[in-house]
Amino acid sequence: MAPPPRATAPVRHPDAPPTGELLGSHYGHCFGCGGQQPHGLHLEVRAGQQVDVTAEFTVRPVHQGAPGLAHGGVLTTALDETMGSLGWLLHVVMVTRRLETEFVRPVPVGTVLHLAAHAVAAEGRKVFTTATGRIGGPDGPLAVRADALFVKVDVEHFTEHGRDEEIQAAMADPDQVRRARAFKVNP
Ligand SMILES: CCCCCCCC(=O)SCCNC(=O)CCNC(=O)[C@H](O)C(C)(C)COP(=O)(O)OP(=O)(O)OC[C@H]1O[C@@H](n2cnc3c(N)ncnc32)[C@H](O)[C@@H]1OP(=O)(O)O
Repeated sequence: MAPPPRATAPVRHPDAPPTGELLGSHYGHCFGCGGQQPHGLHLEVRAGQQVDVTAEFTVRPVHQGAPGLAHGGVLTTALDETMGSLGWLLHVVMVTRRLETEFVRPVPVGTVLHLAAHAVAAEGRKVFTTATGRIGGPDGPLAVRADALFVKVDVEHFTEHGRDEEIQAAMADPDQVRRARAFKVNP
Protein backbone atom coordinates (compact mmCIF):
# COMPACT_ATOMS: atom_id res chain seq x y z
CA MET A 1 0.00 0.00 0.00
CA ALA A 2 3.01 2.32 0.38
CA PRO A 3 3.42 4.70 -2.59
CA PRO A 4 6.38 3.85 -4.85
CA PRO A 5 9.46 6.12 -4.55
CA ARG A 6 8.64 7.77 -7.90
CA ALA A 7 5.22 8.92 -6.63
CA THR A 8 4.73 12.67 -6.30
CA ALA A 9 2.72 14.97 -4.05
CA PRO A 10 -0.91 15.24 -5.21
CA VAL A 11 -1.80 18.61 -6.75
CA ARG A 12 -5.02 20.47 -5.96
CA HIS A 13 -6.74 21.29 -9.27
CA PRO A 14 -6.97 25.06 -10.00
CA ASP A 15 -10.75 24.68 -10.46
CA ALA A 16 -11.25 22.60 -7.31
CA PRO A 17 -14.04 23.76 -4.99
CA PRO A 18 -12.91 26.45 -2.54
CA THR A 19 -11.89 25.57 1.00
CA GLY A 20 -14.91 24.97 3.20
CA GLU A 21 -17.37 24.34 0.37
CA LEU A 22 -19.72 21.35 0.59
CA LEU A 23 -18.92 19.03 -2.29
CA GLY A 24 -22.43 17.67 -2.78
CA SER A 25 -23.41 14.15 -3.78
CA HIS A 26 -21.88 12.60 -6.90
CA TYR A 27 -24.97 10.36 -7.30
CA GLY A 28 -28.32 10.56 -5.51
CA HIS A 29 -28.48 6.78 -4.99
CA CYS A 30 -24.93 6.45 -3.64
CA PHE A 31 -25.01 4.58 -0.32
CA GLY A 32 -22.28 6.87 1.01
CA CYS A 33 -23.44 10.36 0.02
CA GLY A 34 -26.77 10.10 -1.84
CA GLY A 35 -29.90 11.77 -0.51
CA GLN A 36 -32.15 9.14 -2.11
CA GLN A 37 -30.90 6.21 0.00
CA PRO A 38 -33.05 6.06 3.16
CA HIS A 39 -30.53 3.86 5.02
CA GLY A 40 -27.45 5.44 3.46
CA LEU A 41 -24.76 7.37 5.33
CA HIS A 42 -25.78 10.77 3.92
CA LEU A 43 -22.22 11.99 4.19
CA GLU A 44 -21.73 15.68 3.53
CA VAL A 45 -18.12 16.23 2.60
CA ARG A 46 -16.36 19.59 2.77
CA ALA A 47 -13.31 20.69 0.77
CA GLY A 48 -10.10 21.34 2.68
CA GLN A 49 -7.26 23.73 1.89
CA GLN A 50 -5.01 21.20 0.16
CA VAL A 51 -6.04 17.83 -1.27
CA ASP A 52 -8.00 17.08 1.88
CA VAL A 53 -11.63 16.85 3.00
CA THR A 54 -13.67 16.55 6.18
CA ALA A 55 -17.07 14.95 6.74
CA GLU A 56 -19.46 13.92 9.50
CA PHE A 57 -21.44 10.71 9.76
CA THR A 58 -24.10 10.07 12.40
CA VAL A 59 -24.42 6.36 13.21
CA ARG A 60 -28.12 5.39 13.14
CA PRO A 61 -29.81 2.17 14.34
CA VAL A 62 -29.90 0.89 10.72
CA HIS A 63 -26.08 0.92 10.74
CA GLN A 64 -25.69 -1.56 13.64
CA GLY A 65 -23.54 -4.68 13.62
CA ALA A 66 -23.56 -5.72 17.30
CA PRO A 67 -26.31 -4.36 19.61
CA GLY A 68 -25.87 -0.60 19.87
CA LEU A 69 -22.63 -0.56 17.89
CA ALA A 70 -21.85 0.49 14.32
CA HIS A 71 -21.10 -2.27 11.82
CA GLY A 72 -17.43 -2.30 10.80
CA GLY A 73 -18.34 -2.48 7.11
CA VAL A 74 -20.46 0.63 7.44
CA LEU A 75 -17.58 2.48 9.11
CA THR A 76 -15.31 1.32 6.27
CA THR A 77 -17.85 2.68 3.79
CA ALA A 78 -17.73 6.06 5.52
CA LEU A 79 -13.93 6.11 5.25
CA ASP A 80 -14.08 4.89 1.62
CA GLU A 81 -16.59 7.54 0.57
CA THR A 82 -14.63 10.29 2.30
CA MET A 83 -11.40 9.27 0.56
CA GLY A 84 -13.22 8.87 -2.80
CA SER A 85 -14.39 12.48 -2.48
CA LEU A 86 -10.79 13.64 -2.84
CA GLY A 87 -11.36 13.16 -6.58
CA TRP A 88 -13.34 16.44 -6.53
CA LEU A 89 -10.18 18.29 -5.51
CA LEU A 90 -7.98 16.50 -8.04
CA HIS A 91 -10.67 16.80 -10.73
CA VAL A 92 -10.61 13.10 -11.50
CA VAL A 93 -13.04 10.23 -11.12
CA MET A 94 -11.39 7.45 -9.16
CA VAL A 95 -12.51 4.14 -7.71
CA THR A 96 -11.19 2.14 -4.79
CA ARG A 97 -8.80 -0.66 -5.72
CA ARG A 98 -7.55 -1.55 -2.24
CA LEU A 99 -8.63 -0.41 1.22
CA GLU A 100 -7.27 -1.37 4.63
CA THR A 101 -9.21 -0.37 7.75
CA GLU A 102 -8.09 -0.40 11.37
CA PHE A 103 -10.87 -0.44 13.98
CA VAL A 104 -9.33 1.21 17.02
CA ARG A 105 -12.36 1.53 19.30
CA PRO A 106 -16.08 0.61 19.10
CA VAL A 107 -18.44 3.27 17.76
CA PRO A 108 -21.88 3.36 19.49
CA VAL A 109 -25.15 4.15 17.73
CA GLY A 110 -25.85 7.88 18.00
CA THR A 111 -22.18 8.79 17.66
CA VAL A 112 -21.17 11.53 15.25
CA LEU A 113 -18.06 10.26 13.51
CA HIS A 114 -15.77 13.10 12.47
CA LEU A 115 -13.98 12.06 9.29
CA ALA A 116 -10.90 13.55 7.68
CA ALA A 117 -9.04 12.35 4.59
CA HIS A 118 -6.17 13.51 2.45
CA ALA A 119 -4.30 12.37 -0.62
CA VAL A 120 -0.81 11.22 0.27
CA ALA A 121 0.78 10.66 -3.13
CA ALA A 122 -0.01 10.12 -6.79
CA GLU A 123 1.65 8.14 -9.53
CA GLY A 124 0.15 7.67 -13.00
CA ARG A 125 -3.46 6.61 -12.48
CA LYS A 126 -2.88 5.71 -8.83
CA VAL A 127 -3.83 7.94 -5.90
CA PHE A 128 -2.77 6.91 -2.40
CA THR A 129 -5.02 8.21 0.36
CA THR A 130 -5.52 8.00 4.09
CA ALA A 131 -8.45 8.77 6.42
CA THR A 132 -9.41 8.90 10.08
CA GLY A 133 -12.70 8.82 11.99
CA ARG A 134 -12.81 10.42 15.46
CA ILE A 135 -15.54 10.52 18.06
CA GLY A 136 -16.62 13.43 20.25
CA GLY A 137 -15.20 16.07 17.89
CA PRO A 138 -12.67 16.57 15.08
CA ASP A 139 -9.83 16.27 17.62
CA GLY A 140 -11.50 13.54 19.68
CA PRO A 141 -10.26 9.99 20.22
CA LEU A 142 -9.40 7.98 17.12
CA ALA A 143 -12.01 5.28 16.42
CA VAL A 144 -11.17 4.12 12.89
CA ARG A 145 -8.54 4.77 10.28
CA ALA A 146 -7.83 3.54 6.76
CA ASP A 147 -5.36 3.65 3.91
CA ALA A 148 -6.53 3.16 0.36
CA LEU A 149 -5.33 2.96 -3.20
CA PHE A 150 -7.65 4.60 -5.73
CA VAL A 151 -7.32 4.27 -9.50
CA LYS A 152 -8.46 6.98 -11.89
CA VAL A 153 -11.10 5.85 -14.39
CA ASP A 154 -13.11 7.33 -17.27
CA VAL A 155 -16.89 7.58 -17.30
CA GLU A 156 -16.91 4.41 -19.45
CA HIS A 157 -15.97 2.46 -16.31
CA PHE A 158 -19.54 3.06 -15.15
CA THR A 159 -21.40 2.92 -18.46
CA GLU A 160 -19.73 -0.38 -19.42
CA HIS A 161 -20.08 -2.15 -16.10
CA GLY A 162 -23.17 -0.65 -14.44
CA ARG A 163 -26.61 -2.28 -14.72
CA ASP A 164 -28.45 -0.92 -17.73
CA GLU A 165 -31.52 0.19 -15.77
CA GLU A 166 -29.60 2.58 -13.52
CA ILE A 167 -27.23 3.73 -16.30
CA GLN A 168 -30.17 4.70 -18.52
CA ALA A 169 -31.82 6.58 -15.65
CA ALA A 170 -28.56 8.40 -14.85
CA MET A 171 -27.98 9.30 -18.53
CA ALA A 172 -31.49 10.76 -18.70
CA ASP A 173 -30.65 13.12 -15.83
CA PRO A 174 -28.82 16.18 -17.26
CA ASP A 175 -27.29 17.05 -13.87
CA GLN A 176 -25.84 13.55 -13.54
CA VAL A 177 -24.39 13.65 -17.07
CA ARG A 178 -22.83 17.06 -16.36
CA ARG A 179 -21.25 15.74 -13.14
CA ALA A 180 -19.97 12.59 -14.85
CA ARG A 181 -18.37 14.48 -17.74
CA ALA A 182 -16.88 17.22 -15.58
CA PHE A 183 -13.50 15.55 -15.10
CA LYS A 184 -11.14 14.14 -17.69
CA VAL A 185 -8.60 11.49 -16.72
CA ASN A 186 -5.04 12.45 -17.53
CA PRO A 187 -2.93 9.30 -17.29
C1 LIG B 1 -17.39 8.37 -8.55
C2 LIG B 1 -16.55 8.00 -7.35
C3 LIG B 1 -17.34 7.37 -6.23
C4 LIG B 1 -16.49 7.07 -5.03
C5 LIG B 1 -17.25 6.15 -4.10
C6 LIG B 1 -16.37 5.50 -3.08
C7 LIG B 1 -15.32 4.66 -3.72
C8 LIG B 1 -15.82 3.29 -4.12
O1 LIG B 1 -16.32 2.54 -3.33
S1 LIG B 1 -15.60 2.79 -5.76
C9 LIG B 1 -16.38 1.14 -5.81
C10 LIG B 1 -15.45 0.02 -5.45
N1 LIG B 1 -14.39 -0.18 -6.43
C11 LIG B 1 -14.57 -0.80 -7.59
O2 LIG B 1 -15.66 -1.27 -7.93
C12 LIG B 1 -13.38 -0.95 -8.48
C13 LIG B 1 -13.32 -2.36 -9.10
N2 LIG B 1 -11.99 -2.54 -9.73
C14 LIG B 1 -11.79 -2.19 -11.01
O3 LIG B 1 -12.71 -1.82 -11.74
C15 LIG B 1 -10.36 -2.27 -11.53
O4 LIG B 1 -9.60 -3.14 -10.73
C16 LIG B 1 -9.67 -0.86 -11.54
C17 LIG B 1 -10.41 0.07 -12.53
C18 LIG B 1 -9.66 -0.24 -10.14
C19 LIG B 1 -8.23 -1.00 -11.98
O5 LIG B 1 -8.20 -1.85 -13.09
P1 LIG B 1 -7.27 -1.50 -14.34
O6 LIG B 1 -7.74 -0.25 -14.97
O7 LIG B 1 -7.22 -2.73 -15.19
O8 LIG B 1 -5.89 -1.16 -13.69
P2 LIG B 1 -4.68 -2.12 -13.19
O9 LIG B 1 -3.64 -2.04 -14.25
O10 LIG B 1 -5.14 -3.44 -12.70
O11 LIG B 1 -4.21 -1.29 -11.90
C20 LIG B 1 -3.93 0.10 -12.02
C21 LIG B 1 -2.61 0.36 -11.32
O12 LIG B 1 -2.75 0.03 -9.93
C22 LIG B 1 -1.72 -0.88 -9.53
N3 LIG B 1 -2.26 -1.75 -8.50
C23 LIG B 1 -3.31 -2.58 -8.60
N4 LIG B 1 -3.53 -3.18 -7.42
C24 LIG B 1 -2.59 -2.73 -6.57
C25 LIG B 1 -2.30 -2.98 -5.21
N5 LIG B 1 -3.04 -3.82 -4.48
N6 LIG B 1 -1.23 -2.34 -4.64
C26 LIG B 1 -0.48 -1.47 -5.38
N7 LIG B 1 -0.73 -1.18 -6.68
C27 LIG B 1 -1.76 -1.81 -7.26
C28 LIG B 1 -1.36 -1.63 -10.82
O13 LIG B 1 -0.06 -2.19 -10.76
C29 LIG B 1 -1.45 -0.50 -11.85
O14 LIG B 1 -0.28 0.29 -11.75
P3 LIG B 1 0.35 0.99 -13.06
O15 LIG B 1 -0.71 1.92 -13.59
O16 LIG B 1 1.57 1.68 -12.54
O17 LIG B 1 0.63 -0.14 -14.01
